[in-house]
Amino acid sequence: MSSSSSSTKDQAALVESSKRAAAFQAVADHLLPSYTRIGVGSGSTVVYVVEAIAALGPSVTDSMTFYPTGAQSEALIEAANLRLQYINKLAPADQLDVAFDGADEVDADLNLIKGGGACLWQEKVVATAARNFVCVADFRKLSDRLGKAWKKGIPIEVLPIAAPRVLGELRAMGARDPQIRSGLPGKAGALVTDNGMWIIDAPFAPLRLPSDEGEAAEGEWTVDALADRLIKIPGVAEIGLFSGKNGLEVASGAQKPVAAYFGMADGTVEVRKAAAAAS
Ligand SMILES: O=C[C@H](O)[C@H](O)[C@H](O)COP(=O)(O)O
Repeated sequence: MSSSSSSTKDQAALVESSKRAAAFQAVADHLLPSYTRIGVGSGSTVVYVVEAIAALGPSVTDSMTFYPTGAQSEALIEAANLRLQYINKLAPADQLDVAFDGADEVDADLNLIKGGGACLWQEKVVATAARNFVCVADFRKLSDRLGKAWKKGIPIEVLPIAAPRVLGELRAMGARDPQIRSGLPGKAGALVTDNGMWIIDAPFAPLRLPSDEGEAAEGEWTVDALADRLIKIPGVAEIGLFSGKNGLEVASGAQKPVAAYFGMADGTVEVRKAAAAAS
């Protein structure tokens, strides 16, 4: 084996062990035995979240019901013999106690890019139904501005018939070469989401935060302004920017996590916690 392929393997193993470490710590810190309704997100990191939950054993998990964010997490819940229920069965007045999910990038204010695995719409429904949304990731996702680490663009779920017009709007807003996500190698043509929609990946210049100093340069957006503009484009079903309030600032509907756990390359886990609203 060449030294470059063995170092690629070492890096992949390091990433997997860091995801797992973050998942086990997040579950230890945020899954209280008294909780009964748990959201389970999508992606490769969530696999370790489910492993950590299942490791608690039936004496803890038998009183819990698990709500998926799509076909992948549904299968994970079932494979772990955890009780499955769908978010449309949760009474509107009720909330999930906690929801765990991954992210593609996390900025200094805990805004997220999600949707690298095309599950963003149901993920946002489940995250905002939770009193405590907890993000689990590895060191590659840690960033100060969205768009610096995740260069593929903001995933945007769109009605297929509207896709060409949405692409036009995105270009006019400064997106750099937005593209309809391909289903290849598994499927010819556009990737189709669990909701029968398409995904457009729209790269923008790294997104500013309110605390950033200096004037915005031409084409630079703040996270909140861009999120507000994107969701208003006709034909856009949901966007992979999770922004606005966190669960300490509002009692329900928060898109931002109360905490984000990052498995680091040195084996430690770094935690970024949300700040409560200033009074
Ligand atoms: O659509 C996919 C989700 O938003 C994932 O949570 C996100 O892409 C992170 O996935 P992973 O844990 O595989 O990096």
